[in-house]
Amino acid sequence: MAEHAASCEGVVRIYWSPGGEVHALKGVDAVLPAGSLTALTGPSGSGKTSLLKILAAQDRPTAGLAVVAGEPLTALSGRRLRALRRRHIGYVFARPPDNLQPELTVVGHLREAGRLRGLPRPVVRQETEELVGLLGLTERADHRPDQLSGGEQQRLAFAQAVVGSPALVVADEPTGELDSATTADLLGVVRRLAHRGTTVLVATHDPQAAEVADQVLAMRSGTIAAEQVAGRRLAVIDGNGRLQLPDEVLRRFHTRRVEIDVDESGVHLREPS
Ligand SMILES: Nc1ncnc2c1ncn2[C@@H]1O[C@H](COP(=O)(O)OP(=O)(O)OP(=O)(O)O)[C@@H](O)[C@H]1O
Repeated sequence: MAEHAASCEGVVRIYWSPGGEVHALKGVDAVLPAGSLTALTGPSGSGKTSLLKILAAQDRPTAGLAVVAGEPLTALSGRRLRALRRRHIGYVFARPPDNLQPELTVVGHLREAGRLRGLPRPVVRQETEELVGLLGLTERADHRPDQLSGGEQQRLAFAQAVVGSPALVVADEPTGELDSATTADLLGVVRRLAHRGTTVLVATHDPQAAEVADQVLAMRSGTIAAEQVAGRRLAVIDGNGRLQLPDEVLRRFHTRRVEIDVDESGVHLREPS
């Protein structure tokens, strides 16, 4: 398995609308290690969905490089992009009904997902059995979506997305419609699915998601401002040496100018005297 399931470098996305240009992504660098769960956080409008769509190969960046499963998405033709999406990318929407088909049972969804990915039947059968058990839905294997709770529906949506071990599953606010206990439950399942070998990227406003994630990427105004790994929050320096200071630090620099001192103990930022 590749060390990184997906990455992007200098990704820019500009939308052209009647009101003018919207610079939604302004040079995003990010790496998603294989088999990890990453939470993408940030205020509304900071660019989370724009980045998800690019990594899910549903949209192309205006500039920059995005790579999934070793393939540079930006260089692929429409046909190869669709093939990569079918085999290597899963997408989970915020609303449970958008992810599922009313006439299919739990098992039916997983089998259909395997068929769409082009997996051999015995593999699909084995994966279906394993995933139904992992989801805790053995008793509900023959139930249709309207016979499942919202949390069960989202668990099924993630399971369907990981059938065939695609390189990457992206989810946009998948816990948005769930209460706190159901959210915790779903996140536990998502983490188990990720550690089974599929890399998962979840855009979320939910602090619980950030708590269970292996890494957190915090967006601000179209860039990744900070990254949290193993409980440590690190500011991100972009390819041009730009660093976003946390808000509480930024407030101290009224003139937006800073003196930088370097000595043996480290690098110090001081307000100009
Ligand atoms: N198709 C579009 N045309 C024009 N502007 C767009 C388009 N899609 C998004 N934007 C703008 O791009 C910026 C980033 O939007 P995006 O949806 O990526 O943010 P977000 O962090 O996902 O927000 P939210 O948390 O509200 O979903 C916003 O200013 C948004 O209004």
